[in-house]
Amino acid sequence: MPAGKVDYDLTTFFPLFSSYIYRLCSDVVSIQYATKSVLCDFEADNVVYLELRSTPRAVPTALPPITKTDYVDAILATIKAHNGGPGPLHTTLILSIDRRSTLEDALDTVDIAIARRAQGVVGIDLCGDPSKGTVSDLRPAFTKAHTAGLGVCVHFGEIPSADASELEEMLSWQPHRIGHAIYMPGEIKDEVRRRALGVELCLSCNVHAKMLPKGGGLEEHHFGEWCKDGRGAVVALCTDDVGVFCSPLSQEYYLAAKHFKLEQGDIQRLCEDMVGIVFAEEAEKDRLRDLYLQWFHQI
Ligand SMILES: CNc1ncnc2c1ncn2[C@@H]1O[C@H](COP(=O)(O)O)[C@@H](O)[C@H]1O
Repeated sequence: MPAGKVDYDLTTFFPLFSSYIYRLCSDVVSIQYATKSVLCDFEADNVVYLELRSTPRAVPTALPPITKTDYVDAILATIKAHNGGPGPLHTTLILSIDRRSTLEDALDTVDIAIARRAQGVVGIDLCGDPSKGTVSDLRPAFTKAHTAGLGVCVHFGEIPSADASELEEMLSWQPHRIGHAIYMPGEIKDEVRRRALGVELCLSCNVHAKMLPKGGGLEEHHFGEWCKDGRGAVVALCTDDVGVFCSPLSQEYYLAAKHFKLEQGDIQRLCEDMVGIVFAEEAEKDRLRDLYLQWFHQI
């Protein structure tokens, strides 16, 4: 995306996927090309742990036709090849369910996730246009994912809402992490703290897509509120869509440090605390803790 074109709002952002990106990534070669390019970009940015998300999509018009499982396998094969390479980046995959999905489609995605755990699927996510869909229809899919031991995360509180019923519904799925978390009434915030949930925050995305109250800028971002909250919730600084918002993870850290006056110790704590909420085995968490120790000792 050209750097001057990142001024979306939520009405222009979501059609980008359905109108353009999905049409471009419509065969195995292009899915693998896009995946590899994303992995190389994260690696070049010195990222060492990545949970990539994608919405499994059948492409019946492809030659040969692609099933949802083919789509997932194409990404997993690319991840496997990259994980086997010399670099320190370790990647796993979260399968997203679009809010407009039918329950049948959502359950199918959960079944694929369960069947591909050994190949690197670690979780299930709820994504998509927050003004669309009735999330309660999808509850059995998320309950099934949770029961199967998959990580569960949900895009949460992206737009203002007249009441908290949708947020309460999603919290009843017992998610491990919530994403964006912009519009939350006080009692929902307290529950997020009480459960010590992971809160995935995306600075550039929320500012460029004008998602903050009154189209607020970085200074108004709720990262400031959560990062030093210290009442249980664990913040993870994330990128949302690097290609769309033109901001790699290193830039998000830079922006956080600059606008919220983080000292080196704050950044170290941010990284180390985040290890507690990633969907990874203990050995991987130990690797990350060791890497952070090495890095922060060098500085
Ligand atoms: C404001 N941020 C966001 N909020 C909600 N959903 C988002 C999103 N950013 C992206 N997506 C959702 O993630 C999918 C990306 O394409 P794939 O999964 O590879 O297919 C899209 O479905 C998009 O709706």
